[in-house]
Amino acid sequence: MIALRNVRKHFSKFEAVKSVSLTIIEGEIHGIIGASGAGKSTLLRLMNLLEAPDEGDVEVSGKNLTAMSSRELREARKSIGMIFQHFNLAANKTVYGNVAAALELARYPKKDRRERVLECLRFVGLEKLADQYPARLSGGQKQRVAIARALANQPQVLLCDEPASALDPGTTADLLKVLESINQRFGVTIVIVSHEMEVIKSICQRITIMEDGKIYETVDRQPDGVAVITKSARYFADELKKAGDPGHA
Ligand SMILES: Nc1ncnc2c1ncn2[C@@H]1O[C@H](COP(=O)(O)OP(=O)(O)OP(=O)(O)O)[C@@H](O)[C@H]1O
Repeated sequence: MIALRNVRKHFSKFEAVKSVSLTIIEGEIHGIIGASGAGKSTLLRLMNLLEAPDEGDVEVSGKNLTAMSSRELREARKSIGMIFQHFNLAANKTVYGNVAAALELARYPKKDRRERVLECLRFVGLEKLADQYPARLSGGQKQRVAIARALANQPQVLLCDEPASALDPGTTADLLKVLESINQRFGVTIVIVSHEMEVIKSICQRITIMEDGKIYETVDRQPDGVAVITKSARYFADELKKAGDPGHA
């Protein structure tokens, strides 16, 4: 599905990714974990050529992205969606407008755009907020808009760069369930970069561990599943009262 072959990336004299080869299997949820600065985000951004490698090849669905003209690359990128830690929504566009912009950019047939936007917003449960601007949304809602936008062109691959890092645990669990259902219902291959072990363990079937710009190991495992996190006031109150009650020495 995605094959990185001996890819390297420098920033000035600093080598952020050091001759890495990695295959992402079609239909899997693949995690990339490692310490800050290990090169995770750079490796992810090499997969859709947001970062061009200094050396090596990037192949997605049998097509060598590194050998493409910018027109061909634009076309190939339609099959690769991406979401980011800080959502990267256009502040001057409504929820509807943000998703529609992705279709416009990909020259999706005009007459079908409205239905497609609404279909994507329905999938992430935000149809009712179509006319809102991002500033009025919570972090979890913003990330759902970003997902709807990334799904609009029916990608085969979804790249997720720290998608949950700006979210609370309950909202993170909701987001992970959405990603899981995108994988199961539409067969979309997902690559998710995170420094949070819980995120990676919950939904990833294979995990690549990075250190110092290199792959340390790739591990296969049965995902733990997404933990149910209750957000009720009762839960918070009960948890707080459990430990260290000062009234009962
Ligand atoms: N555009 C850039 N210009 C200069 N240096 C960069 C650039 N992007 C990344 N780097 C450097 O490359 C190294 C790897 O960065 P990268 O963001 O890939 O790491 P990471 O593992 O994702 O870390 P984090 O979890 O902190 O985001 C870091 O030292 C970073 O400072």
